Amino acid sequence: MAEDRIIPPSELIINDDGSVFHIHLRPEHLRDNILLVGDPERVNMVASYFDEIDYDISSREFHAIGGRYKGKDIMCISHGIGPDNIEIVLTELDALANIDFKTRKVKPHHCTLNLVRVGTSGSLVYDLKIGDFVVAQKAIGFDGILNFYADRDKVCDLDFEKAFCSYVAWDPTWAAPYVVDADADLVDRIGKDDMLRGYTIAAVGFYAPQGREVRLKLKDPHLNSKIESFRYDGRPVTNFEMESACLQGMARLLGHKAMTVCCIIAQRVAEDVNTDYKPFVGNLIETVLQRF
Ligand SMILES: O=P(O)(O)O[C@H]1O[C@H](CO)[C@@H](O)[C@H]1O
Ligand SMILES: O=c1cc[nH]c(=O)[nH]1
Repeated sequence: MAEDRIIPPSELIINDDGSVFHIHLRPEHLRDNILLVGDPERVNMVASYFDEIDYDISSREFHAIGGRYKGKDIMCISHGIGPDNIEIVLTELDALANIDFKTRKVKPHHCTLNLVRVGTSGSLVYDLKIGDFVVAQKAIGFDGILNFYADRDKVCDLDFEKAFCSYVAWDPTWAAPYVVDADADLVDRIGKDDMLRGYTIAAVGFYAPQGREVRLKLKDPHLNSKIESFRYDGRPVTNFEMESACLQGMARLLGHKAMTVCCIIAQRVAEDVNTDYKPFVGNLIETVLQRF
């Protein structure tokens, strides 16, 4: 994109108070180190570990708190449920970092953000139990969002996509899956040697798109068992959540570093769940903050 392009007000919407449209933050609210969580209430849990708080802003499902953790500037923002929300959050955080709101032009010097999503997830393998943590080393997006962006092929693992679609006999009426790696440096830093590196599916819904039947039947009732027996480089798909692929894909396209780490709250193979999962998520948040 030409650096001298003036981005029209209808394409990047800036509110009267100088904040960006949905997340309602102004450029001075941005921090380079950003924790992302689905649940707006989880932002309070993250901020309970902060030593100082600079701001607390809420708009729709987007709740942001900025402050300091052990002397380090940091912010946490919620994105709600679903990959479509992550596309909004990433685009608007990047705009705060890399677009001059007065001239509406891309700034000459790129600012790189470190983005770590801490989420909850359903396990697809027996030995990944409730309470375990798994890093989305590769995120498999079932939502199709990245396919709308030029250059999506440059940031995706095309070989994995081909092998996966062929193995599970992907239905052509579904959006084409895209597969994006997490940032390797962030994964080393946050995952150290005690968090499992997995292949995570970012589903486009919670029920049928993750193989759940409540009252409605699945179009392909065998999809989950095919996913469970699929191997890439000898490794299985480990878990379901909903935002890792769009996060990692948008971050790569925009020149940021991103990863997702999830706490398992549902065991899909053993058909088990823990609704009292918040203490486990609290442990994960504290670990991530210490390593950020
Ligand atoms: O716990 P969070 O971060 O919301 O993550 C997971 O939980 C939600 C579904 O219950 C989806 O957003 C999924 O990605
Ligand atoms: O099974 C699960 C649990 C949490 N989040 C998901 O998306 N799926």
